Amino acid sequence: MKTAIIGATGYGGLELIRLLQNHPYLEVVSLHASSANSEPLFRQYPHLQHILDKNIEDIHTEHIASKAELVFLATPPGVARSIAPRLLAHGMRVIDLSGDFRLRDRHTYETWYKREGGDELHGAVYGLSEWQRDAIAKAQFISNPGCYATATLLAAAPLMKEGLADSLIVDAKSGVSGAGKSPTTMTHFPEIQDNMKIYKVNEHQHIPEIEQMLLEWNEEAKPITFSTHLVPITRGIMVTMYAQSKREVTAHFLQDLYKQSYEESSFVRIREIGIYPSPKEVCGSNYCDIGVTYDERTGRITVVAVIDNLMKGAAGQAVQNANLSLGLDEQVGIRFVPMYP
Ligand SMILES: NC(=O)C1=CN([C@@H]2O[C@H](COP(=O)(O)OP(=O)(O)OC[C@H]3O[C@@H](n4cnc5c(N)ncnc54)[C@H](OP(=O)(O)O)[C@@H]3O)[C@@H](O)[C@H]2O)C=CC1
Ligand SMILES: CC(=O)N[C@@H](CCC(=O)OP(=O)(O)O)C(=O)O
Repeated sequence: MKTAIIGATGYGGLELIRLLQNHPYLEVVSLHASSANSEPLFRQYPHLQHILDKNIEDIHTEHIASKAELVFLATPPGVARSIAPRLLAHGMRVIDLSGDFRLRDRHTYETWYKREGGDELHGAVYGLSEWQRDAIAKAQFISNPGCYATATLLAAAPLMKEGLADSLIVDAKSGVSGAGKSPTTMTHFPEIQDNMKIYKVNEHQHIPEIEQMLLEWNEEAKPITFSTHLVPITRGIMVTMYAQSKREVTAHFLQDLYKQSYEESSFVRIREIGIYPSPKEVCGSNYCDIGVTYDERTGRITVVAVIDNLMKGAAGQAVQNANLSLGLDEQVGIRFVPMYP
């Protein structure tokens, strides 16, 4: 299927380019970003030399729709709100990696994103692949979850669905590529190397999309405590989640629950008891690895989930969703073994 990428010069867009080189059914026909450039993209990104000789074109939705049937939007917040409806009107299949269409409620969107919202979501399906397969299979428009939200929700789902917990405390950490390609004071090398920073405390824009999904799974779900930290790695997210268990359980019970919950999910791997995942173990892959245990002393459950923010947290899950919406095996083109070490 002929495919266009908008936002192709960003970290998410470049990862999509990498994945689609391997994809047997999705063919990249055009690349777009905020400024067109007649030079091939590999001049700016030499890692693409001998791989792709396309240049960056302007964003003319009619032109894009005349060449491609599927489009990935990997653009900063607010951009997809104006572009996606036009692409959808041309009958295109659209997958948006930004937060523009994840929230159902306009007021919630305006509160957390500090931007004016539209009246509706244009039928966007929230693309948490493992838990939304049927809806994604029927969707023309998919809103890819945020990177932190993906790891948090995959870690939380079995507990919430089983009614084992209704209140979560989430400590989340991200590598610097999660902030996109433009350097800031926060991400500048001398600021973050040998350092860690907590940010957006109680204000992170992924909080409402996580709570929206938790409430769908368990109507007793309470607001979450969610703290995000920037850490000096390039790729990777690690979420450590704590929940007071509603009843006494064991680590074995929890491990069985998680294994059963994800037995049909090739991209979610549950660690053996006492073994916890680290971001390097999923780097470059679409896996979400999870470790879970129970503290008999406190009655608390600890869940650890790791993903590569640019893969399962962005481009990888977007391709997984494209596969599901096209009726393909969800693993097509994205079955990479993690890079290690
Ligand atoms: N990085 C990550 O780990 C994740 C990112 N996301 C989301 O995906 C989206 C892309 O993120 P990321 O790749 O990191 O961002 P980057 O900042 O690295 O890249 C942004 C891309 O969008 C283009 N762009 C900027 N402004 C406009 C505009 N007004 N109209 C059209 N294109 C524009 C840029 O083009 P140009 O170079 O010409 O300015 C660039 O290609 C964001 O919404 C982000 O929140 C989601 C999950 C994880
Ligand atoms: C390290 C870092 O800065 N990460 C970004 C998350 C990127 C993302 O997924 O944001 P969207 O919701 O816009 O898609 C952040 O915390 O805002």
